[in-house]
Amino acid sequence: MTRTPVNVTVTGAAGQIGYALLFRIASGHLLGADVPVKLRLLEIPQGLKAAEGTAMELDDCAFPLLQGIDISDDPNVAFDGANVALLVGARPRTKGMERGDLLEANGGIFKPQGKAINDHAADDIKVLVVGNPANTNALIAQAAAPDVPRERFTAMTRLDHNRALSQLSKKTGTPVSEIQKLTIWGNHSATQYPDIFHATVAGKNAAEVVGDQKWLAEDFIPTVAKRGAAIIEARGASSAASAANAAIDHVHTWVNGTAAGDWTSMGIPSDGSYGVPEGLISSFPVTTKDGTYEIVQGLEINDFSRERIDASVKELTEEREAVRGLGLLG
Ligand SMILES: NC(=O)C1=CN([C@@H]2O[C@H](COP(=O)(O)OP(=O)(O)OC[C@H]3O[C@@H](n4cnc5c(N)ncnc54)[C@H](O)[C@@H]3O)[C@@H](O)[C@H]2O)C=CC1
Ligand SMILES: O=C([O-])CC(=O)C(=O)O
Repeated sequence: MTRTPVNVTVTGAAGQIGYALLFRIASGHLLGADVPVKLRLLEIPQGLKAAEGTAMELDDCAFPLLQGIDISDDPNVAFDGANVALLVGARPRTKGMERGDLLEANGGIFKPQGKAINDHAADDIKVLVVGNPANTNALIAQAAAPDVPRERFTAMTRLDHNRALSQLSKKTGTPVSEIQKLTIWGNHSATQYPDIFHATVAGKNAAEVVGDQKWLAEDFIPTVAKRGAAIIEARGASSAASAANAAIDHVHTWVNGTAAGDWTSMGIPSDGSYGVPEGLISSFPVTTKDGTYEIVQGLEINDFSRERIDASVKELTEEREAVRGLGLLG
């Protein structure tokens, strides 16, 4: 193992997603079984002791690929030399908090983190924002990092993608491994649009295999879009292991590429494709290769899909206006 270790910074390292994520990064699932990693954990001061406990457990796993763990409450330290940054720590919505308050509180986190990434991360930095509202938090961090190519800031909709795969698999009785070309469009929120019109199930068009528009509109789409709330209701806590798994999938696919004939969903800065206003961080169908991604072009969007994509993009536009109004974009 002669490769230089990859520096992976994880924020919110002492939280529940952090706990599910760090062991998988250290065991090689994020970047590959032959890629050594150094972990940089960022927490707020109150979270440092718990992060130290997690670091002790990481030590106790004796992972051959793990070449060091640093813990800090200073973003300038935690992002120093970072090649991959997973921004998980965020301010959760609490009782009585308005959406504007939530956006402002998260601005206080993602703006300084974006600046620290701008000033200290490695030139090849790749950023995944998991902390909600993920798309708009990614936009805030990106705006604070003008020297970093803007396409390096992405938001996680892979959990939605995986949820959609699983629901479609159950409905059609087909293994997830035989389902391809599913798309999540828009925001990681209840307005997201999981699209099966271009998906294939064992090589056949998924919408035709399902043949049930009512199931699509009244069951599949709301089940996927509201799955986060359903997990909170059932578990008494929000998705953690599945969110960590999706973060691993997102970065692994970004770095290692999509399979031939398939694509994935990522929240990425829009180039104006499919009528999504330029610059919004919105989920698209993307292929990846050699650490870069491209939006899948030329898909026909029917009226059913158009209406739903537009509704989610409208919400993203409103979130962008709200954070712009708070002075978080410049
Ligand atoms: N995009 C997606 O699909 C999903 C996103 N999420 C979001 O991920 C976020 C994290 O979820 P959990 O781990 O369950 O939350 P958690 O509350 O268990 O952990 C969050 C951690 O972040 C830390 N933190 C807060 N501010 C920080 C800062 N400025 N710098 C560094 N660390 C900071 C906290 O001390 C805490 O340890 C939430 O915003 C949640 O809504 C969760 C599931 C899926
Ligand atoms: O709603 C939340 O806080 C968790 C979340 O994003 C999800 O499970 O999709």
